[in-house]
Amino acid sequence: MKHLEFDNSRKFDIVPIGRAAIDFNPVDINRTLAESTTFKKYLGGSPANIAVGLARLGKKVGFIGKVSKDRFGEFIIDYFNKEGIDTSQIYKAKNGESLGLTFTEILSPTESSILMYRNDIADLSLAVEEIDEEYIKNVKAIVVSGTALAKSPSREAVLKVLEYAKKHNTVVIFDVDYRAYSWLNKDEIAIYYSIVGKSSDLIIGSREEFDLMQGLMTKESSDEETAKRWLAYGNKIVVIKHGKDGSTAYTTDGKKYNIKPFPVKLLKSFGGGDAYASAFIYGLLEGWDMIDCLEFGSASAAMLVASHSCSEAMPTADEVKEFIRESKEKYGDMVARM
Ligand SMILES: Nc1ncnc2c1ncn2[C@@H]1O[C@H](COP(=O)(O)OP(=O)(O)OP(=O)(O)O)[C@@H](O)[C@H]1O
Ligand SMILES: O=C(O)C[C@@H](O)[C@H](O)C(=O)CO
Repeated sequence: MKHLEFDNSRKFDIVPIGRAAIDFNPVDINRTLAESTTFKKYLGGSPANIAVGLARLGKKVGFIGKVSKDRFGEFIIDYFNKEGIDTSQIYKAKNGESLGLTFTEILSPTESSILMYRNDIADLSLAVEEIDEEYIKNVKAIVVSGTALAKSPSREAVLKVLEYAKKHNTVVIFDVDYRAYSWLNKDEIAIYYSIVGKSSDLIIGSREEFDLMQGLMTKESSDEETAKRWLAYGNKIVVIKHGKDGSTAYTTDGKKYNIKPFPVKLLKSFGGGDAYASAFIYGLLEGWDMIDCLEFGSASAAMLVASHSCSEAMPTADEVKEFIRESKEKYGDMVARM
């Protein structure tokens, strides 16, 4: 059953909007960030990682965002160009704003943290006049990344994209994407997240992110109550992620679909979410059944938490399929299914 309808006549399959950043992941792992001395540079930023993920899966991908006017900004644009991602809607910062830098700490396979340098940041200076209606009209789906709502003018630019998407029946995917660093207070998080969540067609978020989004509506709610709330606002699918405990998709026909993580040799505990989102969205664009979309997302996520990067390691569709085949051969056909 198809839960989302896409206009397959459009030029682009998917266009994330939000930050592109650079990850510096330690090469000398299993020690604190202070002790690490050698780092590997990767493209980063959740929406940018998702763009890379979907491009690697063979989809036609664009990106709306703003980068620094320096070598780091050039790195992002060059990387996207190499991946075949359209960069026509990526703008250069005008007032010396910086590209986001993320320094990660891999204390152990299960203990990781990320330190984000985001002062005077380029991506949050994306302006309303930089949003092109014709571009949104030619996209099957946009991915709104929650952090892009953290500050003006990016906040208003995203809401303008949302208006154009609704006007032109462009599917709205809301990847809630909470990064505490960028927000002033929890009320603003709840206000702006819920504006988008009430207009989207699909919401993907962790339990914590949904709690933040509905913070002004209720003190707490179960996954079922959360899904019912956001489906009632018009979403066709609500996906609630629970890290190593897996994730669940809820759909308007009252059904729920659970998926477990694939067994994998963990290298780091971050980076799974962007691979999950890109592979799950790929399955939806392919018109797959819900459980197959979830399995594909879960498999890609497992591949990324077993990898050093959150972007460079994004797999092709054949690589994900091979990973699933090998996992089923080793652990049985129900390896990730409940
Ligand atoms: N230890 C693990 N082993 C296998 N798969 C995992 C593990 N941890 C996470 N995953 C996979 O990654 C998916 C997303 O992870 P999580 O729920 O932590 O999202 P997230 O917080 O958005 O991730 P990120 O760290 O990228 O921000 C999970 O649903 C699961 O499929
Ligand atoms: O989303 C961020 O800005 C951090 C990313 O750069 C990093 O790749 C990560 O943690 C992805 O989940």
